[in-house]
Amino acid sequence: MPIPPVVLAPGVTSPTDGEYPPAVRPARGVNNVPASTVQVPAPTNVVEASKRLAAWTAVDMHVTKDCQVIGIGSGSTVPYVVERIVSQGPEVNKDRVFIPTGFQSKELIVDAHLRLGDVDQYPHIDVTIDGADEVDNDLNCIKGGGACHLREKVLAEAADTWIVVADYRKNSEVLGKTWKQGVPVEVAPFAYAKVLHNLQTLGSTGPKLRMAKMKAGPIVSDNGNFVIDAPFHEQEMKDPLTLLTRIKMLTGVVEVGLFCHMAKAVYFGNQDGSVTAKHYDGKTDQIDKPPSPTAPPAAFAGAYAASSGVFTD
Ligand SMILES: O=C(CO)[C@H](O)[C@H](O)COP(=O)(O)O
Repeated sequence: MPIPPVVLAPGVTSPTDGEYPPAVRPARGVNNVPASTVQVPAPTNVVEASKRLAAWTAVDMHVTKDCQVIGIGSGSTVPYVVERIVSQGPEVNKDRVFIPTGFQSKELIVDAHLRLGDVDQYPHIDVTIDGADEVDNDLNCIKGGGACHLREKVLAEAADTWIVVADYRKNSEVLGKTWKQGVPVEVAPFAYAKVLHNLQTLGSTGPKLRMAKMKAGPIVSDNGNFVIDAPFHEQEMKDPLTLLTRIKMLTGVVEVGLFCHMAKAVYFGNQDGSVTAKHYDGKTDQIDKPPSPTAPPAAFAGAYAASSGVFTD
């Protein structure tokens, strides 16, 4: 059967003519695209407000002028990260490249008219900022609530600096205290039943294949894999690196949502409007005057001075 000719809108030429129509959603710096407006709804509750405080503070501290390749994580806290980066202004953003950890963050980057790249072009990232489902006192994290943990870990490892942003509910002493559904384990689809069985052998208490909400059957990750949620007793969760190693050795496992000894700092937004910053060296900062949600900087002005709450060059 012959393929029917493509019907083109008036004035649009076919790619076969050697001329391509302009990109539908071009990046900044391409075709003089005007500055984007990132449409992140203003927080309407304390949890959302604390996510934004954490995200804004982390951006102000770590996304400095010299950061050119920036990894963008997944989840509901990350849109505030992109919002704050955009507020640094078009001049500083026009030459930057942003690497997503999945479909959601790719859309965030494109919608913000930031330049999209991939980790195969940029295996060396200056800074990646991501969310987490729970963080313990040693900055070990459970991640993968959004089933993005394979790409998230690749972008965390590729980054000179990996920073986590979260609301106060994620700040925990031991993993598994608040995140009860288990450790997310991405598996090759054909191996899921065997991995479920093996996770039980490792001591998991009722591992479950994660099912989709609006689709019959399991959720499928951005990589075409399934995800198992595997709860473990507190004893195992107290040593997440050993648990990670044991789960990762199971054939059929693609990646485990335990991120151990990777974060340089974790920023928690608190209910009282402060931010707690926990650092890899065990230090903790209490930032009582984080960036004002009502007064974002008009343009990028350098590092955030935690003590005074002002931006300096
Ligand atoms: O790991 C993730 C996705 O795989 C997210 O970063 C994690 O689920 C945190 O999300 P949120 O910011 O919505 O709490």
